[in-house]
Amino acid sequence: ENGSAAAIPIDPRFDIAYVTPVTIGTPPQTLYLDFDTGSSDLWVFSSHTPESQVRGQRIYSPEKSSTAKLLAGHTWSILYGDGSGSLGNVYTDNFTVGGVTVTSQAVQTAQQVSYSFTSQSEIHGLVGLGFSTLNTVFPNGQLTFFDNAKSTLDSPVFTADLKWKKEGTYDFGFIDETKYTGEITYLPVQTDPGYWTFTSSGYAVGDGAFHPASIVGIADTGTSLTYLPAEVVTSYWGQVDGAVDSDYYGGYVFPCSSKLPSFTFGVGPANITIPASYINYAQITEGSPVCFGGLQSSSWLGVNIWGDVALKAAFVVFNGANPPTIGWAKK
Ligand SMILES: CN(C)c1ccc(C(=O)NN)cc1
Repeated sequence: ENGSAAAIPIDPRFDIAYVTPVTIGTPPQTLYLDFDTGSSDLWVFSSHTPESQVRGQRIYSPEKSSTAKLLAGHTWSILYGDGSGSLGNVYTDNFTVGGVTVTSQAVQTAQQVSYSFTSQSEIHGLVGLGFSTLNTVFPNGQLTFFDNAKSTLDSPVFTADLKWKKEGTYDFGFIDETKYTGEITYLPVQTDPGYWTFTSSGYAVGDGAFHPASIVGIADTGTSLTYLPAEVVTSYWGQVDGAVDSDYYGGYVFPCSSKLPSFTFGVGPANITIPASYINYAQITEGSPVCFGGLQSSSWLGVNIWGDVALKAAFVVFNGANPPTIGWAKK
């Protein structure tokens, strides 16, 4: 059975993250989760999360679900690239998103969450859509929702149609031709260690010349911004009056009144252009004349990340066939 679900920005001012409604258990408990191609744990705020760490999030209570089963002796603990993290134990239960149901999905209940999760009341947990090899459950790693659902889908794919300051969609099992223009360009995916890793064929700043390059990076719906090699972001921000790489603010900032160029990245023989408006990410604080860039250096990360700032400029196909591939189309 195929499915489709909304990807809703959690903040109307800037696209920090997107959440998608899911139901867990019997009777169904509805939570809004962050679908994250950059990780592979499905975890939720729960009745096991200390009250001091819950601030408005909806929680999953396995003790109120007649279909919940404790996965005895199993625990999990995850650390994300931004230093946030969570840990806890594991149940299996019915899990439905957009009409696609997996019975006996591993649902990881949080017994600890870091402050950046506590502080974001609109995110009630994550649904990892990376490869199951990255799942942190010990002693036996668990399958992602997509890996569990794959065999029931018409096609082993899901697509991301994220939008700038608007609601987009995740589709499961089919490719909606009305959501993109032109052709989809498919690229090989390196599945080791478990991210959707692909190689971009280069970049251009604004209307400037295209620079052929091999930029290896991950497609990560769970990361807000896009992090690329220093030489790429230096050439981009070099075109913006007053832009500086600020230690104080932790990245490239610029005068909000500056005119930004677009940014184009190569996908095989094709390319995707990120409009300047997407790169004018947010004011440092409400009303500030200083703005934070949506394109930042990956130098300190050790990996290039094509996050939401890039993904929302395209229609992206995550093809879970063997071998997996990733498809990019304009829209
Ligand atoms: C604190 N929150 C909501 C996070 C959500 C997702 C991630 C992440 O690295 N996903 N790939 C980090 C942090």
